[in-house]
Amino acid sequence: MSIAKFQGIIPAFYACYDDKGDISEARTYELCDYLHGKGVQGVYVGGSSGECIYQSLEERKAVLGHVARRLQGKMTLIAHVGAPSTRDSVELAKHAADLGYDALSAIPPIYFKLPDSAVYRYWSEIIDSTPLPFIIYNIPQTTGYTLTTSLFRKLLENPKVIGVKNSSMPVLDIERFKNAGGDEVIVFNGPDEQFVAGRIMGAGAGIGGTYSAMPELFLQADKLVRNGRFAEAGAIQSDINDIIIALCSLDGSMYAGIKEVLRRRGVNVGGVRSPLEDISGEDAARIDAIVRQIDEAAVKHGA
Ligand SMILES: CC(=O)N[C@@H]([C@@H](O)[C@H](O)[C@H](O)CO)[C@@H](O)CC(=O)C(=O)O
Repeated sequence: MSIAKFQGIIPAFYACYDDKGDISEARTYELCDYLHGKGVQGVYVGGSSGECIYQSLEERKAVLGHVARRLQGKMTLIAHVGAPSTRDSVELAKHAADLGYDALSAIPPIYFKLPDSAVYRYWSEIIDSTPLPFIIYNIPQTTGYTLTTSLFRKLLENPKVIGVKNSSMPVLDIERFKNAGGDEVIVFNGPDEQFVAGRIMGAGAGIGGTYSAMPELFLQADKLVRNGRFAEAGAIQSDINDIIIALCSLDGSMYAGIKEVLRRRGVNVGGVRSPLEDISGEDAARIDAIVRQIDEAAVKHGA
């Protein structure tokens, strides 16, 4: 299995709702077209940024279908199929395979604290349910489960496992997973705040929740890393971090803030689903400033 098609900038796709808060096919297409126009290499559909844990199985299937219909053949499509039960995850996995996705991915099982043996079985049953390549999703800060390098090695014995999307904060984890996997395995940088560091330490690509707000900056940082221009890439990262910190300082959730940034760019993907909080009246001026920050950084870095 070649990992070439998984390299580059892969935004975590946002949940797109209509004004009543239902999944919107038209708005999903809008976001697809916007990201395609920006030249990103792929999308990661139905993950944290996709608000997967607040959607029913049928809604998640619908989103996977809308994105596949709009973007198939235009970029790499990765379906996040993690759900509380193995049964639901397998159902989503089969659906994504039928739709022609390029790869599957899943968080570990959430809520109950399970032993490694159960987590291994959960991931293995998803992997065995389709012929698609599989990307493990390690995000301990939200799932409470930390992938160890020994379980990673064991999962890699299955040739369908092509890598890990690592969202834990230490860049060391990226280096350790890459060290364990070698050339055939791809590690995806998860924390956008350290994209450049992650790429330098072994990540072959990035999957991120803030990429949609500023795809130009991440595409430019990625290009600079590929060309060995690390100081310039680091300078972009610094401006990206100012923007992410501003997004995380809103009254509303970061996701609501990014959706508002997108709306200012002419892409209306609706709001966020409760219990995520929408932006407040005071956030409006802060978002104006964030949009300016993004535009200025793009000019400054020739992005
Ligand atoms: C906890 C979390 O949401 N992490 C994000 C980051 O992209 C994150 O939004 C960013 O680094 C800002 O903190 C991603 O790793 C998750 C992600 O890409 C997804 O599945 O949507």
